[in-house]
Amino acid sequence: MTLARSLFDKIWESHTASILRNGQAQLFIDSHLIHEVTTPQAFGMLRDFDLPVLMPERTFATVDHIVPTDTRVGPFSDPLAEQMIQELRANCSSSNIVFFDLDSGRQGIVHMIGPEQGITQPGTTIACGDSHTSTHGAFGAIAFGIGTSQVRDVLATQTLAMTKPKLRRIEVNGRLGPGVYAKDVILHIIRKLGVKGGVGYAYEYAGDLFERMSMEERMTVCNMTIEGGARCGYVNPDETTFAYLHGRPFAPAGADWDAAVQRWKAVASEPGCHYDDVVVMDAADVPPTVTWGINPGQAIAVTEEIPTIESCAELDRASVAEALAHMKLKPGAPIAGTPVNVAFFGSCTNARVSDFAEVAKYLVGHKVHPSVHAIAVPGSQLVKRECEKLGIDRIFKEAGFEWRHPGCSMCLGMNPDKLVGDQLCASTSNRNFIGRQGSQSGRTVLMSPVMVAAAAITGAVTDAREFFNIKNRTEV
Ligand SMILES: CC(C)[C@H](C(=O)O)[C@@H](O)C(=O)O
Ligand code: SF4
Repeated sequence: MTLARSLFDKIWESHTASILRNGQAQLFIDSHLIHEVTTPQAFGMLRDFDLPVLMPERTFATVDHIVPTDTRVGPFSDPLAEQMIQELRANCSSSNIVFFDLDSGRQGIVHMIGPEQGITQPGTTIACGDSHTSTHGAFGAIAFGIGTSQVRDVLATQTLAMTKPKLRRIEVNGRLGPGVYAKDVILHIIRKLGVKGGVGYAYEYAGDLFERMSMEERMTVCNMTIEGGARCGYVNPDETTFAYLHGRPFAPAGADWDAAVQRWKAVASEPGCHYDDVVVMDAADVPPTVTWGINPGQAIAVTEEIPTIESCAELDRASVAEALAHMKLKPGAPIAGTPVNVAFFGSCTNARVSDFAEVAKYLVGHKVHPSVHAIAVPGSQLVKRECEKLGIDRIFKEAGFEWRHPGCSMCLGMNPDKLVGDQLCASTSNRNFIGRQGSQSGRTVLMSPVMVAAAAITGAVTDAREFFNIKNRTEV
């Protein structure tokens, strides 16, 4: 009898090239995604050692963090940004690396282009010098963020020295309520398990909730795995996964497709396999969730009150006090009604066509509040084009959103899209750290796209279910 095995064990074992003397595995990396921020020094180190990129055909580049979203005409006004894109262009061209440059029609945030191009595939290992590489786990891959020296290692050897984490199954069953989305699910999980709860673990998201989810929803969940402390998290591949990948540029085609699907089916976790830990939750318990603090675990239901210092565990009080002071929020007051200055719709968490389409349904006939600056930033050029084909851009523009070019934008202040002073931003992104959106005193409240739309229109944190009268849940 063979022992039931998890997807994680199967991929880990099939990709272990050797066991190093320190006990770490030397893991083969199937696909290496790169962007302008974490690669210049890595390429520099390769040049110092006179080493080539070992497998350029497994390396894929895009430019996302530093690109302005209001214009595509270079050179960029920020000389550092201009230098970074030029350097990436030069490195890709001298190493024969596919680069989804601004004029490719396929540029976008790195975690958007992997799936869109069919580079992200089940059963593979994927690395990228970016923490939200966990996104790609939605396809049943082991995908994790790495640092610049590891980017160098992958460029030079296509392998990485890694310590095997433990495996936790997070099982969520049942149906979400109306107006509750994948973003709420992952914010709820992080709230319950803590931002450090996943340290040392890989997560398997299982249960009928994830099985019913679209690939876009699974990506939203896996994207924020890292915010809960786990470097990677995955959903077992199934028909939804295969249907998404079929016909994509880098996905297998013809007879190779059928063989690939057979392989992908066989990689899923088998019933009865070993988990080091199991957490079970009920989808019906997930509320529309918003953050009130300065890490993604400091979250509450939109119907709840901002915590008081006394109501928190002794151990958490210092960080709660710091969060309350930074956020300038009144302990004990309802979070709903908190004034919002900026609405940011974008990032690798929630800037896919399905996100824009879902919000467009509710935006029609509404106007952004006069005191709110609202921007909508598609995650990729493909998303932008598709939204424009469907007329979604018009709905956003008519409502008063600025419709921008793709990039990381206001998720992270590395480009001209930044908060000013202590502006409070209702954001579809994944991090609410101090200074994250480009202003040290800026304040970020994370929430789902539909909740951001409600905040943009009312000028305050608002329960979207009531505001838009959401009675039924549509699977996104
Ligand atoms: C700039 C980059 C290295 C960084 C990351 O690692 O995630 C960024 O994408 C982020 O979201 O904070
Ligand atoms: S959109 Fe935000 S989280 Fe995603 S890669 Fe860019 S900066 Fe990082």
